[in-house]
Amino acid sequence: MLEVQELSVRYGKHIALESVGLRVKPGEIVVILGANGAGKSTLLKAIAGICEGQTSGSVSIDGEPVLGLPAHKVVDRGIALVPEGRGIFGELTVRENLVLGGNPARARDEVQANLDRLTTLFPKLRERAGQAARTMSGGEQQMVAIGRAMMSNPEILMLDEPSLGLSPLLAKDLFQTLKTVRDAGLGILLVEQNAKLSLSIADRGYLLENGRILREDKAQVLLHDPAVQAAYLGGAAGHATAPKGAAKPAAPAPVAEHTPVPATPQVRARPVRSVSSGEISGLDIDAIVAGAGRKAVRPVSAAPRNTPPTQAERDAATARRSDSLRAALDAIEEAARKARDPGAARSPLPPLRPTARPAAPPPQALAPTAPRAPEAPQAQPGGKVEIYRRRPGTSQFQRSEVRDA
Ligand SMILES: Nc1ncnc2c1ncn2[C@@H]1O[C@H](COP(=O)(O)OP(=O)(O)OP(=O)(O)O)[C@@H](O)[C@H]1O
Repeated sequence: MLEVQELSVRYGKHIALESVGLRVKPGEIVVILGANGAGKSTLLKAIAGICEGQTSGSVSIDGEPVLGLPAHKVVDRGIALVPEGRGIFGELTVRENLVLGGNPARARDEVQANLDRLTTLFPKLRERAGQAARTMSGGEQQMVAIGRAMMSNPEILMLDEPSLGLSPLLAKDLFQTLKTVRDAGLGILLVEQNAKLSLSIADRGYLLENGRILREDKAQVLLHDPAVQAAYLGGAAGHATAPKGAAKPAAPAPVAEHTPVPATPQVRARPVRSVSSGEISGLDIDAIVAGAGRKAVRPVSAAPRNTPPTQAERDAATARRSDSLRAALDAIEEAARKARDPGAARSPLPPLRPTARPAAPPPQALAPTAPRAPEAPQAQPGGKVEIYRRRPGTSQFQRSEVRDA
Protein backbone atom coordinates (compact mmCIF):
# COMPACT_ATOMS: atom_id res chain seq x y z
CA MET A 1 0.00 0.00 0.00
CA LEU A 2 1.14 3.52 -0.83
CA GLU A 3 0.92 5.81 2.16
CA VAL A 4 1.58 9.55 2.15
CA GLN A 5 1.70 11.40 5.46
CA GLU A 6 2.20 15.08 6.23
CA LEU A 7 3.76 15.64 2.83
CA SER A 8 4.74 19.25 2.24
CA VAL A 9 6.51 20.73 -0.77
CA ARG A 10 7.78 24.24 -1.20
CA TYR A 11 9.30 25.90 -4.23
CA GLY A 12 11.37 28.65 -2.65
CA LYS A 13 8.84 30.62 -0.61
CA HIS A 14 5.83 29.14 -2.40
CA ILE A 15 4.15 26.32 -0.51
CA ALA A 16 2.73 23.97 -3.14
CA LEU A 17 1.66 21.16 -0.79
CA GLU A 18 0.93 21.35 2.90
CA SER A 19 0.62 18.33 5.17
CA VAL A 20 -0.99 16.12 2.56
CA GLY A 21 -2.03 12.63 3.57
CA LEU A 22 -3.47 9.85 1.42
CA ARG A 23 -3.29 6.15 0.78
CA VAL A 24 -3.75 3.87 -2.20
CA LYS A 25 -4.30 0.14 -1.76
CA PRO A 26 -3.58 -2.52 -4.35
CA GLY A 27 -6.59 -3.05 -6.61
CA GLU A 28 -8.16 0.38 -6.14
CA ILE A 29 -8.34 3.53 -8.20
CA VAL A 30 -7.92 6.75 -6.27
CA VAL A 31 -8.49 10.07 -8.02
CA ILE A 32 -7.15 13.48 -7.03
CA LEU A 33 -9.34 16.37 -8.11
CA GLY A 34 -8.26 19.98 -7.91
CA ALA A 35 -8.07 23.25 -9.75
CA ASN A 36 -5.16 24.37 -11.89
CA GLY A 37 -2.22 25.02 -9.60
CA ALA A 38 -3.73 23.09 -6.65
CA GLY A 39 -0.59 20.96 -6.44
CA LYS A 40 -1.72 17.74 -8.15
CA SER A 41 1.34 17.28 -10.37
CA THR A 42 3.60 18.29 -7.51
CA LEU A 43 2.08 15.52 -5.41
CA LEU A 44 2.80 12.86 -8.04
CA LYS A 45 6.28 14.20 -8.70
CA ALA A 46 7.15 14.28 -5.01
CA ILE A 47 6.09 10.65 -4.63
CA ALA A 48 8.01 9.67 -7.80
CA GLY A 49 11.21 11.39 -6.66
CA ILE A 50 11.32 13.94 -9.46
CA CYS A 51 10.08 17.04 -7.65
CA GLU A 52 12.27 20.12 -7.92
CA GLY A 53 10.87 21.58 -4.69
CA GLN A 54 11.89 21.04 -1.07
CA THR A 55 9.97 18.10 0.37
CA SER A 56 9.19 17.00 3.92
CA GLY A 57 6.90 14.42 5.48
CA SER A 58 6.75 10.77 4.58
CA VAL A 59 5.94 8.59 1.60
CA SER A 60 6.13 4.85 1.97
CA ILE A 61 5.19 1.72 0.11
CA ASP A 62 4.41 -1.35 2.16
CA GLY A 63 5.96 0.47 5.10
CA GLU A 64 9.22 1.16 3.29
CA PRO A 65 10.07 4.89 3.10
CA VAL A 66 10.72 6.27 -0.40
CA LEU A 67 10.57 10.07 0.00
CA GLY A 68 13.91 11.57 -1.02
CA LEU A 69 15.08 8.53 -2.99
CA PRO A 70 16.21 9.09 -6.58
CA ALA A 71 13.53 8.34 -9.17
CA HIS A 72 14.97 5.00 -10.32
CA LYS A 73 15.01 3.72 -6.73
CA VAL A 74 11.38 4.73 -6.32
CA VAL A 75 10.54 2.72 -9.44
CA ASP A 76 12.48 -0.19 -7.99
CA ARG A 77 10.30 -0.02 -4.87
CA GLY A 78 7.22 -0.47 -7.09
CA ILE A 79 5.89 3.01 -7.91
CA ALA A 80 5.65 4.01 -11.58
CA LEU A 81 4.56 7.33 -13.03
CA VAL A 82 2.96 8.00 -16.42
CA PRO A 83 3.78 11.69 -16.76
CA GLU A 84 1.59 14.34 -18.30
CA GLY A 85 2.24 14.32 -22.04
CA ARG A 86 3.06 10.56 -22.00
CA GLY A 87 6.78 10.91 -22.78
CA ILE A 88 6.95 7.98 -25.17
CA PHE A 89 9.67 7.71 -27.80
CA GLY A 90 7.90 8.42 -31.06
CA GLU A 91 10.60 7.07 -33.38
CA LEU A 92 10.81 3.76 -31.55
CA THR A 93 8.34 0.98 -32.12
CA VAL A 94 5.69 0.06 -29.61
CA ARG A 95 7.67 -3.01 -28.61
CA GLU A 96 10.88 -1.01 -28.14
CA ASN A 97 9.05 1.49 -25.95
CA LEU A 98 7.69 -1.33 -23.83
CA VAL A 99 11.03 -3.08 -23.52
CA LEU A 100 12.64 0.17 -22.33
CA GLY A 101 10.09 0.26 -19.54
CA GLY A 102 11.31 -3.12 -18.36
CA ASN A 103 14.81 -1.87 -17.55
CA PRO A 104 14.40 -1.16 -13.81
CA ALA A 105 16.16 -3.72 -11.60
CA ARG A 106 12.92 -5.12 -10.18
CA ALA A 107 11.73 -6.15 -13.66
CA ARG A 108 14.92 -6.65 -15.67
CA ASP A 109 14.91 -10.42 -15.43
CA GLU A 110 11.28 -10.75 -16.46
CA VAL A 111 11.08 -8.55 -19.55
CA GLN A 112 9.68 -11.27 -21.81
CA ALA A 113 7.22 -12.54 -19.21
CA ASN A 114 5.99 -8.99 -18.50
CA LEU A 115 5.74 -8.28 -22.21
CA ASP A 116 3.63 -11.41 -22.71
CA ARG A 117 1.40 -10.55 -19.75
CA LEU A 118 0.95 -7.00 -20.96
CA THR A 119 0.14 -7.86 -24.52
CA THR A 120 -2.35 -10.45 -23.31
CA LEU A 121 -4.00 -7.73 -21.24
CA PHE A 122 -3.90 -5.26 -24.13
CA PRO A 123 -3.93 -7.22 -27.42
CA LYS A 124 -3.65 -3.96 -29.35
CA LEU A 125 -0.08 -3.58 -28.11
CA ARG A 126 0.76 -6.95 -29.60
CA GLU A 127 -0.97 -6.11 -32.91
CA ARG A 128 0.93 -2.86 -33.18
CA ALA A 129 4.25 -4.08 -31.76
CA GLY A 130 6.24 -3.12 -34.85
CA GLN A 131 4.59 0.24 -35.46
CA ALA A 132 6.44 3.51 -34.79
CA ALA A 133 4.82 4.95 -31.66
CA ARG A 134 4.44 8.40 -33.19
CA THR A 135 2.13 7.02 -35.87
CA MET A 136 -0.42 5.80 -33.34
CA SER A 137 -3.50 7.71 -32.27
CA GLY A 138 -3.46 9.72 -29.04
CA GLY A 139 -5.38 7.04 -27.18
CA GLU A 140 -3.10 4.28 -28.44
CA GLN A 141 -0.02 6.29 -27.47
CA GLN A 142 -1.46 6.69 -23.99
CA MET A 143 -1.87 2.91 -23.86
CA VAL A 144 1.81 2.54 -24.84
CA ALA A 145 2.79 4.94 -22.06
CA ILE A 146 0.74 2.97 -19.52
CA GLY A 147 2.12 -0.30 -20.86
CA ARG A 148 5.68 0.99 -20.61
CA ALA A 149 5.12 2.00 -16.97
CA MET A 150 3.61 -1.40 -16.25
CA MET A 151 6.70 -3.12 -17.66
CA SER A 152 8.51 -2.07 -14.46
CA ASN A 153 6.14 -4.40 -12.61
CA PRO A 154 4.77 -1.71 -10.32
CA GLU A 155 2.51 -2.13 -7.35
CA ILE A 156 1.24 1.44 -7.70
CA LEU A 157 0.70 3.19 -11.02
CA MET A 158 0.39 6.98 -10.98
CA LEU A 159 -1.02 8.88 -13.97
CA ASP A 160 -0.93 12.63 -14.50
CA GLU A 161 -3.83 13.86 -16.66
CA PRO A 162 -3.90 10.81 -18.95
CA SER A 163 -7.01 11.96 -20.84
CA LEU A 164 -5.51 15.32 -21.78
CA GLY A 165 -5.84 15.88 -25.52
CA LEU A 166 -7.97 12.79 -26.11
CA SER A 167 -11.40 12.87 -27.72
CA PRO A 168 -14.27 11.91 -25.37
CA LEU A 169 -14.48 8.51 -27.06
CA LEU A 170 -10.76 7.80 -26.66
CA ALA A 171 -10.88 9.08 -23.08
CA LYS A 172 -13.63 6.57 -22.36
CA ASP A 173 -11.49 3.77 -23.85
CA LEU A 174 -8.56 4.91 -21.76
CA PHE A 175 -10.59 4.77 -18.56
CA GLN A 176 -11.68 1.24 -19.47
CA THR A 177 -7.97 0.43 -19.80
CA LEU A 178 -7.41 1.73 -16.29
CA LYS A 179 -10.14 -0.51 -14.96
CA THR A 180 -8.35 -3.45 -16.57
CA VAL A 181 -5.13 -2.38 -14.87
CA ARG A 182 -6.90 -2.19 -11.51
CA ASP A 183 -8.46 -5.58 -12.05
CA ALA A 184 -4.94 -6.91 -12.62
CA GLY A 185 -4.29 -5.97 -8.97
CA LEU A 186 -2.44 -2.66 -9.26
CA GLY A 187 -3.26 0.40 -7.20
CA ILE A 188 -3.84 3.49 -9.33
CA LEU A 189 -3.34 7.09 -8.23
CA LEU A 190 -4.92 9.27 -10.86
CA VAL A 191 -4.76 13.03 -11.36
CA GLU A 192 -7.49 14.10 -13.75
CA GLN A 193 -9.37 17.17 -14.92
CA ASN A 194 -12.09 14.95 -16.32
CA ALA A 195 -13.76 14.64 -12.94
CA LYS A 196 -16.93 12.93 -14.09
CA LEU A 197 -15.25 10.16 -16.01
CA SER A 198 -12.52 9.58 -13.44
CA LEU A 199 -14.95 9.47 -10.50
CA SER A 200 -17.14 7.06 -12.44
CA ILE A 201 -14.34 4.45 -12.51
CA ALA A 202 -12.59 5.36 -9.23
CA ASP A 203 -13.08 3.79 -5.84
CA ARG A 204 -12.16 6.83 -3.77
CA GLY A 205 -11.32 10.47 -4.37
CA TYR A 206 -9.53 13.36 -2.68
CA LEU A 207 -10.23 17.03 -3.26
CA LEU A 208 -7.03 19.07 -3.28
CA GLU A 209 -7.21 22.83 -2.98
CA ASN A 210 -4.29 25.22 -2.62
CA GLY A 211 -1.99 22.39 -1.63
CA ARG A 212 -4.26 20.95 1.05
CA ILE A 213 -6.58 17.96 1.08
CA LEU A 214 -10.06 19.33 1.74
CA ARG A 215 -11.98 16.11 1.61
CA GLU A 216 -11.73 12.39 1.04
CA ASP A 217 -14.67 10.16 0.19
CA LYS A 218 -15.90 7.25 -1.86
CA ALA A 219 -15.94 8.15 -5.56
CA GLN A 220 -19.68 7.47 -5.87
CA VAL A 221 -20.43 9.78 -2.94
CA LEU A 222 -18.34 12.56 -4.48
CA LEU A 223 -19.89 11.97 -7.88
CA HIS A 224 -23.41 12.54 -6.54
CA ASP A 225 -22.65 15.28 -4.05
CA PRO A 226 -24.32 18.52 -5.27
CA ALA A 227 -21.50 20.69 -3.95
CA VAL A 228 -18.88 18.60 -5.69
CA GLN A 229 -20.98 18.57 -8.83
CA ALA A 230 -21.20 22.35 -8.80
CA ALA A 231 -17.50 22.74 -8.19
CA TYR A 232 -16.03 19.97 -10.32
CA LEU A 233 -18.59 18.38 -12.56
CA GLY A 234 -19.54 20.83 -15.22
CA GLY A 235 -20.30 23.87 -13.12
CA ALA A 236 -17.48 25.84 -14.67
CA ALA A 237 -18.12 27.48 -18.00
CA GLY A 238 -16.20 25.65 -20.64
CA HIS A 239 -15.41 22.69 -18.44
CA ALA A 240 -14.07 19.88 -20.56
CA THR A 241 -16.66 17.42 -19.33
CA ALA A 242 -19.66 19.72 -19.44
CA PRO A 243 -21.99 18.86 -22.27
CA LYS A 244 -22.15 21.55 -24.91
CA GLY A 245 -24.88 24.05 -24.20
CA ALA A 246 -25.46 22.73 -20.69
CA ALA A 247 -26.98 25.29 -18.39
CA LYS A 248 -24.72 26.69 -15.73
CA PRO A 249 -25.65 25.44 -12.29
CA ALA A 250 -27.07 27.83 -9.72
CA ALA A 251 -24.99 28.76 -6.71
CA PRO A 252 -23.10 25.80 -5.25
CA ALA A 253 -25.15 23.80 -2.79
CA PRO A 254 -24.41 24.32 0.90
CA VAL A 255 -21.60 22.15 2.16
CA ALA A 256 -21.43 20.38 5.48
CA GLU A 257 -18.80 21.76 7.83
CA HIS A 258 -16.75 18.60 7.93
CA THR A 259 -16.68 18.29 4.16
CA PRO A 260 -15.57 21.64 2.82
CA VAL A 261 -15.28 22.01 -0.92
CA PRO A 262 -14.44 25.13 -2.86
CA ALA A 263 -17.43 27.43 -3.21
CA THR A 264 -16.72 28.31 -6.80
CA PRO A 265 -16.31 26.09 -9.84
CA GLN A 266 -12.66 25.17 -9.89
CA VAL A 267 -11.66 22.65 -12.50
CA ARG A 268 -11.41 24.08 -15.92
CA ALA A 269 -9.20 23.97 -18.94
CA ARG A 270 -5.93 25.87 -18.53
CA PRO A 271 -6.73 29.53 -19.08
CA VAL A 272 -5.11 30.78 -22.23
CA ARG A 273 -5.76 34.41 -23.02
CA SER A 274 -5.14 35.38 -26.59
CA VAL A 275 -5.55 38.91 -27.88
CA SER A 276 -6.45 39.44 -31.49
CA SER A 277 -5.40 42.46 -33.49
CA GLY A 278 -9.09 43.18 -33.97
CA GLU A 279 -9.66 43.23 -30.22
CA ILE A 280 -6.89 45.78 -29.81
CA SER A 281 -7.46 48.06 -32.73
CA GLY A 282 -10.89 47.13 -34.03
CA LEU A 283 -9.23 46.28 -37.35
CA ASP A 284 -7.54 43.23 -38.73
CA ILE A 285 -3.98 43.47 -39.99
CA ASP A 286 -5.00 43.81 -43.64
CA ALA A 287 -7.28 46.70 -42.76
CA ILE A 288 -4.45 48.39 -40.85
CA VAL A 289 -2.09 48.15 -43.81
CA ALA A 290 -4.74 49.21 -46.31
CA GLY A 291 -5.82 52.10 -44.10
CA ALA A 292 -2.26 53.31 -43.59
CA GLY A 293 -1.67 53.15 -47.33
CA ARG A 294 -4.81 55.14 -48.00
CA LYS A 295 -3.78 57.82 -45.55
CA ALA A 296 -0.33 58.20 -47.06
CA VAL A 297 -1.15 58.10 -50.76
CA ARG A 298 -2.17 61.50 -52.05
CA PRO A 299 -5.01 61.67 -54.55
CA VAL A 300 -3.86 61.59 -58.18
CA SER A 301 -5.69 62.64 -61.31
CA ALA A 302 -7.75 59.83 -62.80
CA ALA A 303 -7.29 61.23 -66.32
CA PRO A 304 -5.26 58.94 -68.64
CA ARG A 305 -1.96 60.34 -69.94
CA ASN A 306 0.16 59.38 -72.88
CA THR A 307 3.47 61.10 -72.00
CA PRO A 308 6.06 59.24 -69.91
CA PRO A 309 6.53 60.65 -66.37
CA THR A 310 9.31 63.14 -65.79
CA GLN A 311 12.19 62.47 -63.38
CA ALA A 312 10.56 64.78 -60.84
CA GLU A 313 7.31 62.85 -61.08
CA ARG A 314 9.13 59.53 -60.69
CA ASP A 315 10.92 60.90 -57.58
CA ALA A 316 7.61 62.10 -56.15
CA ALA A 317 6.02 58.69 -56.79
CA THR A 318 8.92 56.94 -55.06
CA ALA A 319 8.60 59.29 -52.09
CA ARG A 320 4.87 58.57 -51.91
CA ARG A 321 5.51 54.82 -51.89
CA SER A 322 8.08 55.39 -49.16
CA ASP A 323 5.58 57.42 -47.10
CA SER A 324 2.95 54.76 -47.59
CA LEU A 325 5.31 51.97 -46.53
CA ARG A 326 6.49 53.93 -43.49
CA ALA A 327 2.92 54.67 -42.42
CA ALA A 328 2.00 51.00 -42.77
CA LEU A 329 5.02 49.94 -40.70
CA ASP A 330 4.16 52.54 -38.05
CA ALA A 331 0.62 51.21 -37.83
CA ILE A 332 1.83 47.61 -37.56
CA GLU A 333 4.37 48.56 -34.88
CA GLU A 334 1.70 50.37 -32.91
CA ALA A 335 -0.63 47.36 -33.13
CA ALA A 336 2.22 45.02 -32.10
CA ARG A 337 3.07 47.28 -29.15
CA LYS A 338 -0.55 47.23 -28.01
CA ALA A 339 -0.64 43.46 -28.38
CA ARG A 340 2.43 43.11 -26.20
CA ASP A 341 1.21 45.49 -23.51
CA PRO A 342 -2.29 46.84 -23.99
CA GLY A 343 -1.99 48.95 -20.79
CA ALA A 344 1.01 50.78 -22.12
CA ALA A 345 -0.41 51.20 -25.60
CA ARG A 346 -0.39 54.97 -25.42
CA SER A 347 2.90 55.39 -23.62
CA PRO A 348 5.52 57.20 -25.64
CA LEU A 349 7.79 54.23 -26.32
CA PRO A 350 10.81 54.76 -28.51
CA PRO A 351 10.14 53.73 -32.12
CA LEU A 352 11.24 50.23 -33.09
CA ARG A 353 13.03 51.61 -36.13
CA PRO A 354 14.51 55.06 -36.72
CA THR A 355 12.13 57.64 -38.13
CA ALA A 356 15.03 59.57 -39.61
CA ARG A 357 17.93 57.95 -41.41
CA PRO A 358 21.13 57.95 -39.40
CA ALA A 359 23.80 60.34 -40.60
CA ALA A 360 26.40 57.63 -40.95
CA PRO A 361 26.35 53.87 -40.40
CA PRO A 362 27.71 52.89 -37.01
CA PRO A 363 31.13 51.27 -37.23
CA GLN A 364 30.10 48.08 -35.44
CA ALA A 365 29.66 45.14 -37.82
CA LEU A 366 27.03 42.48 -37.37
CA ALA A 367 28.39 39.28 -35.94
CA PRO A 368 28.43 36.65 -38.70
CA THR A 369 26.71 34.12 -36.44
CA ALA A 370 24.02 36.55 -35.27
CA PRO A 371 20.53 35.39 -36.13
CA ARG A 372 18.86 37.27 -38.95
CA ALA A 373 17.05 40.25 -37.49
CA PRO A 374 13.89 41.64 -39.05
CA GLU A 375 14.56 43.98 -41.92
CA ALA A 376 12.98 47.41 -42.29
CA PRO A 377 13.33 48.58 -45.90
CA GLN A 378 13.52 52.35 -46.52
CA ALA A 379 13.03 53.53 -50.10
CA GLN A 380 15.10 56.54 -51.20
CA PRO A 381 13.96 59.05 -53.78
CA GLY A 382 16.80 57.92 -56.09
CA GLY A 383 15.26 54.45 -56.45
CA LYS A 384 17.50 52.88 -53.75
CA VAL A 385 16.37 50.81 -50.79
CA GLU A 386 18.25 50.84 -47.51
CA ILE A 387 18.04 47.71 -45.41
CA TYR A 388 18.16 48.20 -41.63
CA ARG A 389 18.73 45.32 -39.29
CA ARG A 390 17.97 45.37 -35.61
CA ARG A 391 21.02 44.96 -33.42
CA PRO A 392 20.64 41.65 -31.57
CA GLY A 393 19.29 42.15 -28.06
CA THR A 394 18.47 45.84 -28.55
CA SER A 395 15.67 47.87 -30.06
CA GLN A 396 18.14 49.85 -32.19
CA PHE A 397 18.52 49.47 -35.93
CA GLN A 398 21.53 49.95 -38.10
CA ARG A 399 21.87 50.19 -41.83
CA SER A 400 23.29 47.03 -43.26
CA GLU A 401 23.05 47.50 -47.02
CA VAL A 402 21.73 49.67 -49.82
CA ARG A 403 20.09 48.02 -52.82
CA ASP A 404 18.47 49.20 -56.01
CA ALA A 405 14.71 49.52 -55.53
N1 LIG B 1 9.31 23.74 -10.58
C1 LIG B 1 8.53 24.66 -9.99
N2 LIG B 1 9.07 25.80 -9.52
C2 LIG B 1 8.31 26.73 -8.89
N3 LIG B 1 6.97 26.61 -8.70
C3 LIG B 1 6.39 25.50 -9.16
C4 LIG B 1 7.13 24.48 -9.83
N4 LIG B 1 6.28 23.49 -10.17
C5 LIG B 1 5.06 23.90 -9.75
N5 LIG B 1 5.12 25.09 -9.14
C6 LIG B 1 4.01 25.82 -8.52
O1 LIG B 1 3.39 25.00 -7.57
C7 LIG B 1 1.99 25.13 -7.63
C8 LIG B 1 1.36 23.77 -7.90
O2 LIG B 1 1.72 23.39 -9.23
P1 LIG B 1 1.26 22.00 -9.85
O3 LIG B 1 1.83 21.91 -11.21
O4 LIG B 1 1.58 20.92 -8.90
O5 LIG B 1 -0.31 22.21 -9.90
P2 LIG B 1 -1.41 21.33 -10.61
O6 LIG B 1 -2.51 21.16 -9.63
O7 LIG B 1 -0.80 20.10 -11.18
O8 LIG B 1 -1.85 22.32 -11.76
P3 LIG B 1 -2.28 21.97 -13.27
O9 LIG B 1 -3.60 21.29 -13.17
O10 LIG B 1 -2.38 23.32 -13.85
O11 LIG B 1 -1.20 21.13 -13.86
C9 LIG B 1 1.70 26.14 -8.71
O12 LIG B 1 1.50 27.38 -8.09
C10 LIG B 1 2.94 26.15 -9.54
O13 LIG B 1 3.17 27.41 -10.11
